[in-house]
Amino acid sequence: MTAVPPATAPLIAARGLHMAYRVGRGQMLRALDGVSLAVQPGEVLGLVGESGCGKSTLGRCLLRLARPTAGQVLFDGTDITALPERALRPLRQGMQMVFQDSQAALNPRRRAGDLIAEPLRVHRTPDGRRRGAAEIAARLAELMELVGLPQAALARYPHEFSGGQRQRINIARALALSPRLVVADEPVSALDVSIQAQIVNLFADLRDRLGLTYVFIAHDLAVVRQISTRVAVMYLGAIVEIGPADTVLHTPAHPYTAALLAAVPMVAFPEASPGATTRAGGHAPPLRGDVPSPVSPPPGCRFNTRCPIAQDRCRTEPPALRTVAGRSVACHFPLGG
Ligand SMILES: Nc1ncnc2c1ncn2[C@@H]1O[C@H](COP(=O)(O)OP(=O)(O)OP(=O)(O)O)[C@@H](O)[C@H]1O
Repeated sequence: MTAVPPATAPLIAARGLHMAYRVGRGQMLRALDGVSLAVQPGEVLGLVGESGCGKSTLGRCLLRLARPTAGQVLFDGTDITALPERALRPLRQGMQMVFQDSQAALNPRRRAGDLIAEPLRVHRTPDGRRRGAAEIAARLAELMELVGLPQAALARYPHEFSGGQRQRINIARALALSPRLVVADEPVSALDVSIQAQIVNLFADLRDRLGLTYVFIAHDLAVVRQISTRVAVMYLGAIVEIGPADTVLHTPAHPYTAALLAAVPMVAFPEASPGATTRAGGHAPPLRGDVPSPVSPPPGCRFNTRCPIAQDRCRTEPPALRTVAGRSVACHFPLGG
């Protein structure tokens, strides 16, 4: 999926987001260190990076499930950063999250129908009414059709479903109140590979049918390639590269993006390179070493300790995000630049 909708006002935007956790002995862990981005209606922003780089924290801050230490989050133009819960409540219906662990997200003692109906019972309609039983039943039927499950599934308990079916139940529940924005946090990582593609296709289909906007978090670049219109690459709490999915994934400018891609054979992206097994990272060497601690990130460019082309300047001067060949990249020496 590559079509990028025309520029309009962003549905969700982050401005200079910081999230610091106190981790004992006066030390602060900087999970987000100045993240800015904007997602237009209808876009699918894929968020990638190694474990611990801040993807989930960013997703939670965007939906105000966590309150950032500094910076702003705007949902459809409204600053929701410090909005009291009461004022946030009606807006919450417009933004939902789908989590990785479909089992943990569902109460095992309740039937699928009850689980999906819960938000419909808890929240009033936009015009302030409580929904009646018939209205809820009609909506449940609609939701089952949308996520591709038979109506009979409404009477079953979570353990009676496969992992993929359970994720469909989670998606139905997230869609119950007709959100405009869905943050999906590793929604297919726990599923068998054969099922992953079906669920990613379902996300794509729902985006087309309902005009949804996604922030799609995944460490698997093949999954991100399949669904994203744009891609943001995170490293140690910051975005190091962001731009159109094709541009970032086929001609990466940041050595970190190239290294991530070098680990993924292009055969995983058949439409990009039919029959080939070359790698989009070109000849980038694989990543060495671990991600440094976000409690004491390296000075200069935060990737310099693992970067194969780092120079003296990279060890002292943090690179700002700047536009290079159709994307933004935070690197003093971008590839192909
Ligand atoms: N409540 C918390 N208290 C302290 N540190 C936290 C907390 N939540 C997250 N962190 C730390 O913040 C950093 C970013 O975590 P986050 O879960 O956002 O990363 P991630 O990229 O989503 O990783 P993963 O794919 O493993 O979930 C990590 O170093 C993590 O240990």
